[in-house]
Amino acid sequence: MADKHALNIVKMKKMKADGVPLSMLTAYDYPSALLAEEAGIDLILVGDSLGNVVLGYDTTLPVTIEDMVYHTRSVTRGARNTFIVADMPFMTYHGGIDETLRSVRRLMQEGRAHAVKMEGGLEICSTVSAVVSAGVPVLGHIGLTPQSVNMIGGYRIQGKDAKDAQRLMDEAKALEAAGVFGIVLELVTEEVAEAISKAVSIPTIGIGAGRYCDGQVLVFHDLLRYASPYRDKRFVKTYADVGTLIREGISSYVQEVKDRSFPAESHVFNADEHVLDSLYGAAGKGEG
Ligand SMILES: Nc1nc(=O)c2c([nH]1)NC[C@@H]1CN(c3ccc(C(=O)N[C@@H](CCC(=O)O)C(=O)O)cc3)CN21
Ligand SMILES: CC(C)C(=O)C(=O)O
Ligand SMILES: [Mg+2]
Repeated sequence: MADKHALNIVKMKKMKADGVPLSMLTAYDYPSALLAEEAGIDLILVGDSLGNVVLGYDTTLPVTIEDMVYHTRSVTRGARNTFIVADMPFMTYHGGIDETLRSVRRLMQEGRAHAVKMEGGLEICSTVSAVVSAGVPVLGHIGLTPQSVNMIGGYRIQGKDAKDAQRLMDEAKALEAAGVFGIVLELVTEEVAEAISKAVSIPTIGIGAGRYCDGQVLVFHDLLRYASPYRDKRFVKTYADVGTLIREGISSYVQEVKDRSFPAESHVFNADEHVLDSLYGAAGKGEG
């Protein structure tokens, strides 16, 4: 990121103004980050969705700051020239500004992220301002906010009726005023996401939020069908079927071990010619 060609929040705003879409993908470890960077992704999100796709939880609520620091550090080692955003996990930015800043410090200094993301609207605006004042870029996240799934009552589309649409618009404008550098719109109707994208000067990054956001974000395991519980959701597109490749590869390995076709002669290492004499005695190979 010291690289002068790397993306930063000033360039992101310029890209929006120029109509250049931002591509964002989640990554959770060294190999996924390395491959995402090699593929040319603009931004990496170390999402707390790692709770679902890496740790096997049903929701993102059990994910801890320790989990996020550990995974963020492995991602930043894998993608050294990509702008990396780390999710603030559940309940780490609601206990007052001291506790919030401690969590932010860990993601930035131990995880080496370049920015953090927080779910929420008006209720987090003062927190956003305090973190931005500390010199840390904040990405907002409204619409479906999975950390509030127990308040929302499920993973439901947001912004269907006029009242909900206005609430989302108010939240987006308040977050922009609070200083976020961009806003993730998750599972928001296309019409509302388009109106919000036009109303703010910072980039919107959509997931299940239609075609008119300033950027798009997807979960690594979803778009690659990599054992993802969400792979068949409407907002996901399969770009490669890594899950099938891995399963078939492992299954062939199991079969070849069982029928002794692996390892083959080409995979083995042979000793010097006379080593058998000492192992089996002067009588030679095969006896005893
Ligand atoms: N692997 C993964 N991908 C994600 O996109 C993701 C996570 N995990 N974990 C955190 C949240 C949870 N997300 C979800 C979870 C469920 C739906 C879902 O069931 N959507 C319905 C639409 C519901 C409606 O019509 O209101 C769908 O069919 O797409 C969507 C997003 C998105 N996030
Ligand atoms: C789905 C994206 C926006 C996210 O917050 C995550 O991956 O945790
Ligand atoms: Mg998240």
